[in-house]
Amino acid sequence: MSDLTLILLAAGSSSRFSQDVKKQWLRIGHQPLWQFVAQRLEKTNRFSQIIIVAAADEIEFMQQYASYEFIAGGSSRQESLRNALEHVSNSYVLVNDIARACISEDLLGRIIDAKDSADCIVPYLNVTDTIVYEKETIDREKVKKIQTPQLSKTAVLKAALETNQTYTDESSAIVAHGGTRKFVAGEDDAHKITYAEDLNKVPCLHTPSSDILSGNGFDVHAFDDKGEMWLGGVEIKSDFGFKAHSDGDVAIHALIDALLGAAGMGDIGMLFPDNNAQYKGADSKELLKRVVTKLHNFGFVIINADITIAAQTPRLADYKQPMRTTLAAILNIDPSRMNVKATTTERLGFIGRSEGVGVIANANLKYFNWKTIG
Ligand SMILES: Nc1ccn([C@@H]2O[C@H](COP(=O)(O)OP(=O)(O)OP(=O)(O)O)[C@@H](O)[C@H]2O)c(=O)n1
Ligand SMILES: C[C@](O)(CO)[C@H](O)COP(=O)(O)O
Repeated sequence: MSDLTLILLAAGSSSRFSQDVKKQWLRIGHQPLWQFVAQRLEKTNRFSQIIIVAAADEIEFMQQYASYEFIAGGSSRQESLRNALEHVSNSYVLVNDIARACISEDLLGRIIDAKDSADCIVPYLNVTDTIVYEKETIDREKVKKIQTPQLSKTAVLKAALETNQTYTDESSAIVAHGGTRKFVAGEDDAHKITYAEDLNKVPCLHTPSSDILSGNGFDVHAFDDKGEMWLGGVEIKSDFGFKAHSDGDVAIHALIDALLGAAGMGDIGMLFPDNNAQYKGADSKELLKRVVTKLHNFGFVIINADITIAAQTPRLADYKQPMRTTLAAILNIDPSRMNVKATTTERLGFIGRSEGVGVIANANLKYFNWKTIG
């Protein structure tokens, strides 16, 4: 049984990547990048424990993909690592940035083989360009570009990180704490995805699946006598409104469920619980915007959506077009891809008796094709 834990750091915010999608959610086939990297390393059978550090609000969705040990990250790489180290059960730990996706078995093997030769084993690359530090050209033979994965003695790394000082990698913390570091030759393919153009330098990644993911949503709200009604993101002239915890925009709620359904992200209640005071009277357009941002962060692109509003009253003919343009703008799609339909129920049922409104929605998503950037 191996005495080595793998920690994959995937709790970053991808700010320098400058895309709607977070880099850990880029799709390789159907797999998000974090899962692709985890599986690649898991297949080597070198680890008896695998921990993935992720943003706290992404863990629930990640658990739908794979059953690793997920730990909530912190506000910096170092804090994320510290959180994970609390859960390490082995005397050695290999830490890799999820952003270094193409780690070869050869590199991994050479790092692990050297595990008892120092407190931290570190892959590096030589520098071939001239290096100028401030005004001075320095000896490039003395410069190393440090990569991950880095293998450390768990106790040494934990002790080294009990500090307020920030280190950009494990080995710097360990050396500053009096520990030893051994360098092994790194690889160009272990290049870190930091900016979008880095995607051209990671050869092991293949294109996302071109599958279309379809979802549906359904919601009903009863009328009440509050004199304000919002439907499809548009204010409707009416003497009554909807009974609801939020503003009661039943059309947007059904649309949100269709989008979440297509993404496999559960339902609206999981994201915006109706017992949470934060959402009392909430503007559903704002909730929809948050869902769209989440979908984009998770690597989805909205293709189209279609809603059918079943209402005996109010009459909606004049509102369908404003709803279409309002919703399309929030979904960031062309209005031609956001269809809005309205129907009565021929006076049948609770809708026919004008007790409330029901809405069904459909939405289609695809994966963001990151091959088009970089
Ligand atoms: N609070 C943080 C910050 C970073 N990381 C991880 O540390 C690795 C290296 O960080 P970097 O490439 O800088 O990723 P981001 O922090 O996402 O990028 P940026 O700094 O551009 O926002 C990444 O795998 C990232 O997910 C982390 O787990 N927790
Ligand atoms: C750990 C690292 O990948 C080694 O090169 C690098 O320091 C991470 O830097 P980042 O700014 O947190 O991406």
